[in-house]
Amino acid sequence: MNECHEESDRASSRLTEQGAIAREAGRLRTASLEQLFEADPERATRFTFSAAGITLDMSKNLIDAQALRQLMDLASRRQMAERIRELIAGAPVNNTEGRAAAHTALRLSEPVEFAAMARSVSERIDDYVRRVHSGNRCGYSGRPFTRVVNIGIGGSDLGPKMVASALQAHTAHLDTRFVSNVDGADIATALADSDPETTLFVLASKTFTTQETLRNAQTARSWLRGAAGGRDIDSHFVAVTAAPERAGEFGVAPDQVFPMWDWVGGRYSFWSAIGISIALRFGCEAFADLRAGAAEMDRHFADTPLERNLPVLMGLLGVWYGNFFGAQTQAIIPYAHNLRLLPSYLQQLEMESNGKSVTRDGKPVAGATAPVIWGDAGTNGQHSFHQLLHQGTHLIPVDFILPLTNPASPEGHQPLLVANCLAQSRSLMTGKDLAQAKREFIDSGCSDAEAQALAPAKVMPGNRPSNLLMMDRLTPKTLGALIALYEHKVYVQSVIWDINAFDQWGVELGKQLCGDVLAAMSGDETAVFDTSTNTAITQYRALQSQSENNTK
Ligand SMILES: O=P(O)(O)OC[C@H]1O[C@](O)(CO)[C@@H](O)[C@@H]1O
Repeated sequence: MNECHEESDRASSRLTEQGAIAREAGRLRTASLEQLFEADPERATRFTFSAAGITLDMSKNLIDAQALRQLMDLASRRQMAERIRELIAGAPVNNTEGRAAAHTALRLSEPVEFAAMARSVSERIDDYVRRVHSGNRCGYSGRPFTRVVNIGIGGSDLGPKMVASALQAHTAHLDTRFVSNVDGADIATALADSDPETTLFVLASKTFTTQETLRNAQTARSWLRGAAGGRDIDSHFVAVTAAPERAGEFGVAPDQVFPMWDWVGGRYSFWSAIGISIALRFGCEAFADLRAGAAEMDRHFADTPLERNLPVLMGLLGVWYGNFFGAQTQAIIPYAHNLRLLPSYLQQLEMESNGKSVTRDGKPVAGATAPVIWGDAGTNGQHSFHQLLHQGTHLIPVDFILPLTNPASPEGHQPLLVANCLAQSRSLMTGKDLAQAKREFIDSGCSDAEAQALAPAKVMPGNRPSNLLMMDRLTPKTLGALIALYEHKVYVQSVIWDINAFDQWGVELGKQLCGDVLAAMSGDETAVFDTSTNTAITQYRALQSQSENNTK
């Protein structure tokens, strides 16, 4: 068969398969979720699945067994089981960079060659962290370290920062701060209440070329040098990188450089040495438990039939809403204050991984790929954006994440938190009809005519889909499992869309241009960009020389 025929056969088989799923979506678009529950008393059980301490109740989705079968068929046609095997086996799934995405090897003992590298670094980390905790490794004045400032951005920041916040209730050996932004306000804030004698800096950068991180690292070093008055500050700097030679050039002592490898993507990296600030703060056992929870989810992903496989189910639901219901965004609403950074962590994980427009072989994708990920902690969101979830014009699937208990919570708080979460997912589903809305206006003293006119404002259409992801408690293990679940969900979707989830070429152009703009900003010649950029540069230069003149 020639290439042209193959291409058109592929296209027509996609159209047929999408036609079948689109028909199911058309049928369920007008279905009533409440009626689906009434028609099937087993619905909640039928659509609830558990693994690694996480329970996914997906019964409040616009889905039924027939539609799910179609989605499962789609997954099978995309050889999902084989693709999962490839990922876990360390095959070069990142085709544009010709390498594996073997983050699971940081948690599992396979594939052996990757897992062995991970183990040897993890042993070095354990040894180093224990020496810091015992006071054996200390600052230039001999005082033990009390604070870690992690300097990194993107995957070298969001993961450790999210975990530090999520496990806040855990005993902390050291205090942590995270500096990512090149805006000097970020590092200035972190340094303002830090004691140079007892502050340890972790320079986290896979490439060790990221401008923001290097600028912040230089500022941290100048700050320390200023305070140390000639004493040796080497013990204050740890580097985590896949380019140890660059960390060496920066001046980090070789025994304080912890390697990672090109087979670990930045946004999948906090399980590697990038997570050293987690171990420094909560201890090596907590860091190991985090990985153990993820490993449990990895094994579930690798070994469970697609029909009961949590990441597969969640991935397919995302495809269902994004490609067949036109949903453009996905809300993440953790009902746990300590998980408030999860939405921004997932923004990088999902949007940098699957925000792509071409397939693995360079063809335009057939439809929408990653949705816009957003959200905030419940109950805060209820008093801001939930209005739009309930009555706005967009269909927005929601993931409610709910640790059922929290021993650290003062009396009376947790029941209220849980009740709010369940009430939100239920009210998104049931909505409020016109008759009820009208009754409420009449009960509040309106005439029938007034109530008739005002009632539509109170109508809530309902049938708005949500997942409920529950765990008994938020622990290092359940957190690890939850993050691995989302990582694998992202992979499942990339397989369905036939895109590479592990590159991020879209971020490169801005980085390159920044160098050119920076050069133009410090030069005297007219900038050579568009008039908008040129004007802003001229304005910057004028203000800059004005402030230089003022300080003379
Ligand atoms: O760890 P590095 O190399 O400093 O990169 C930081 C981040 O920058 C990115 O390359 C995107 O700009 C992310 O993928 C990565 O997590």
